[in-house]
Amino acid sequence: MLIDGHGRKVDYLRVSVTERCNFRCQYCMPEKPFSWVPREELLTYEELFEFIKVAIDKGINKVRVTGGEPLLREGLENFIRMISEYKEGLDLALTTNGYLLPKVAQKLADAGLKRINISLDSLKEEVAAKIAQKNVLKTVLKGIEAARVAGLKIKINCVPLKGINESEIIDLLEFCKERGYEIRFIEYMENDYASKYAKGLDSVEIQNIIKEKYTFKKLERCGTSPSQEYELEDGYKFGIIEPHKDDFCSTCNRIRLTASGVLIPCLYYEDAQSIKEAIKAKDIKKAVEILKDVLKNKPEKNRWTENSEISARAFYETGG
Ligand SMILES: Nc1nc2c(ncn2[C@@H]2O[C@H](COP(=O)(O)OP(=O)(O)OP(=O)(O)O)[C@@H](O)[C@H]2O)c(=O)[nH]1
Ligand SMILES: C[S@@+](CC[C@H](N)C(=O)[O-])C[C@H]1O[C@@H](n2cnc3c(N)ncnc32)[C@H](O)[C@@H]1O
Ligand code: SF4
Ligand code: SF4
Repeated sequence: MLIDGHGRKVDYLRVSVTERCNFRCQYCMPEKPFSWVPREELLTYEELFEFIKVAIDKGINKVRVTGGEPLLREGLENFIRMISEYKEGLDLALTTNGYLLPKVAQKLADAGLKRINISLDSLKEEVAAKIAQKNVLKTVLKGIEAARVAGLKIKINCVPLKGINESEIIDLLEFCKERGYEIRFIEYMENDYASKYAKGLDSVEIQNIIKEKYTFKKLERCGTSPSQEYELEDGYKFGIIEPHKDDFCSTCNRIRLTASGVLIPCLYYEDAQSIKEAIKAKDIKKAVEILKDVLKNKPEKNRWTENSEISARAFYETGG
């Protein structure tokens, strides 16, 4: 079992397989970075898998593959298959912008993927294009449909932005409700890489918009997710992720690994340690030592409320 320095059980590993992306979302990567990490500096799928195997052996039972845009990395379905075949019953999921799903959703399901979280910020072509800085909506909708047909369990992630997609919160909720997908609205997290014009809606503002049409109740927090669940009168559940709070940190169960082998103990902090050299040298024992050290020093909670610092690490690097 993996236990961190605050006695929390860590059983969720988020693995970012690339920082590259085919979208330029205003809240994440509005401009192409000056340079990408060169391919030869990334861990290969086999190397990432060496670490994932030992992490699973030590108690990880949920693995999420993310990015950048994970589907841009060639052969992702093979990586998914390696992980899914390693342990039956593993909660294996993917977070994606959905653009490449029409081609690969079935392959991913065949490889053993069960769940998929897809970002969808607007149902209007011009608004989606304004946020992603590319004409994406039709293809993303086809991608969501392909995931449904392939039998993947779907959640939708949406970042409401002032003056951009805030008027669509109800439409997006209803789009998901009609199809049986859970939607989670995510409070925009300020960061050094986002457009300086991006301004998010907070949880209360999001709830007030939904209240204009629906009555809902807040559910007891259960489990380890940062998402606060709400239930409409007809039983449909939606979530709001309020990263500026820290009440979910006391049950934090997660650790992040980037494509270049950096183990990140908390989304909020800069501190991290690299396992790249250990993995490249096939020194798994050393990688596990580093993992244990990272866990020992995992922060108790974020400090958004205390000092409202903005994140200096790009979301496309950490994988969200
Ligand atoms: N503050 C904070 N936010 C998080 C954390 N994990 C996820 N989030 C936020 O939730 C967003 C969506 O996460 P997803 O990639 O869909 O994964 P998830 O919420 O763990 O998904 P499920 O396994 O379906 O619960 C991320 O982009 C972050 O904004 C966390 O540890 N801390
Ligand atoms: C970094 S993306 C990576 C996976 C994939 N490209 C996607 O967009 O789903 C993971 C999640 O982070 C969220 N995200 C990115 N930047 C964010 C920000 N500044 N504030 C809140 N959420 C953010 C996205 O909405 C997405 O749901
Ligand atoms: S949120 Fe996802 S799709 Fe948008 S720029 Fe970031 S990594 Fe790309
Ligand atoms: S902010 Fe840090 S401590 Fe809190 S849930 Fe996220 S990763 Fe865990």
